[in-house]
Amino acid sequence: MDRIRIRGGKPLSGEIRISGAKNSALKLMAASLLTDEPLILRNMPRLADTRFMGQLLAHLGVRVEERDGAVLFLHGQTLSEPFAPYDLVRKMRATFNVLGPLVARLGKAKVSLPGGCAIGARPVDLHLKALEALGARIELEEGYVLASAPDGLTGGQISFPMVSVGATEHAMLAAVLARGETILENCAREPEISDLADCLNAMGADVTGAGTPTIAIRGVERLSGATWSVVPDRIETGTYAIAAAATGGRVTLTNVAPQHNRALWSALKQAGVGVETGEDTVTIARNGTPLSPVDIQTAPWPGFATDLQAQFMALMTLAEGASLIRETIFENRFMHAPELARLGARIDVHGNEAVVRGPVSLKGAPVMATDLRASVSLVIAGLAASGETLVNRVYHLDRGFEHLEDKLSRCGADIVREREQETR
Ligand SMILES: CC(=O)N[C@H]1[C@@H](OP(=O)(O)OP(=O)(O)OC[C@H]2O[C@@H](n3ccc(=O)[nH]c3=O)[C@H](O)[C@@H]2O)O[C@H](CO)[C@@H](O)[C@@H]1O
Ligand SMILES: C=C(OP(=O)(O)O)C(=O)O
Repeated sequence: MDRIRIRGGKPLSGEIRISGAKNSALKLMAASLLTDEPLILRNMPRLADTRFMGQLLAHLGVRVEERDGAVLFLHGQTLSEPFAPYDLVRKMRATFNVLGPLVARLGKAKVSLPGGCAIGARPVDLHLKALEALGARIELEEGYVLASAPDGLTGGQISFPMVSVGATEHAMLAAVLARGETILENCAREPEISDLADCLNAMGADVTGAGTPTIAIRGVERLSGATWSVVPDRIETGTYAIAAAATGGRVTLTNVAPQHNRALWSALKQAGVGVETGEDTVTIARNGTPLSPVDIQTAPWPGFATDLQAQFMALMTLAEGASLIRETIFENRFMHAPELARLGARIDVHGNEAVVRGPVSLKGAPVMATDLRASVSLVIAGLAASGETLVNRVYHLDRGFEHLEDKLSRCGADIVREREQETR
């Protein structure tokens, strides 16, 4: 198993190109199931999750080809048996989103219940209610969801009782091929939702209102292929921005959509970090200025992203005073707190609140990655710490950060990946 060795205390300086968004790419990949023509995705991140989703799609009969220049070619000309086995679904969340497109195109599907980061219970009841509202019959059997709609899906009215990114996307992915109109209310408004809607429209769908709480979808008989460029990854953007703030220095992030991270920019500015946004760049600068504590509360977009909460907590360990971090999306998303404590952080967790008392002089230590964003918060802390930090269980990081060590070392970080046999 790989691990990452960081010798910290070096300011970051230089340029980092941001990849396409994992969380968008995965749902766009699922959209390839909706058409018998090729879907060509540009600005595709090469990640463990996208490879894994590719394996699932290939199992379902889609031709999947990685091409030069961050291009992924997907062609579901004829699909195989619509069965997504446990082993191909359990590792991540987004794999579950193949259920809706399969039922929409083939009238039936059997898909294992999903996995994903262990950050809460993460039920899929809203996904299933949405599919039922579109006329699918749903049964649960031995860890699998069996969905059927032999005469096709029909448009429906769905009002989500809580905002869910995955359920909003799932309903969209199914309703585009349903007969008649679907109205989705209380939808998630994340940039990935708009990216998916725009791609579906490029394939001939009729989706309006994405990015607002109400989405209207007029079903069409068939969708065509399309070429689509994945939206920049706002979580990767935010992660490197926080890393630059934590180590000090000056880093320009390119290929970004700065408007997708407004809540973070505002929190960083409050902390005393320089944030300069351009059309598709953002420059983060901190040269010796102390950090001020900032309270944050995670919320659906446009609020502070839960996927940046762990990274921001790492930064706040360096701030001069106490900051309060409230997690409102997932009930078990503070697993990084005890790991950050190994580096000297002082964090008290009570329920969904964490009080971070800074400033501390972080000192390197061996730590264990527990989930994707928690892992990268340990990398950030390691970069800011004096001495050596060893991050174990790097496979979590590989799910969501493309070329992490390369991107950071080009900016002056001392960070290397070690294979287990090299460390014996
Ligand atoms: C692959 C992907 O895109 N993952 C992202 C997606 O996850 P995901 O789509 O799983 O997150 P949701 O927005 O659905 O989850 C929000 C909340 O709703 C709850 N819920 C969700 C569905 C459901 O059927 N029932 C239910 O109760 C969840 O447990 C959670 O408490 O959005 C999250 C919130 O921005 C991000 O942290 C994840 O990185
Ligand atoms: C929680 C995440 O992923 P998943 O939903 O696949 O677990 C994430 O991207 O931070």
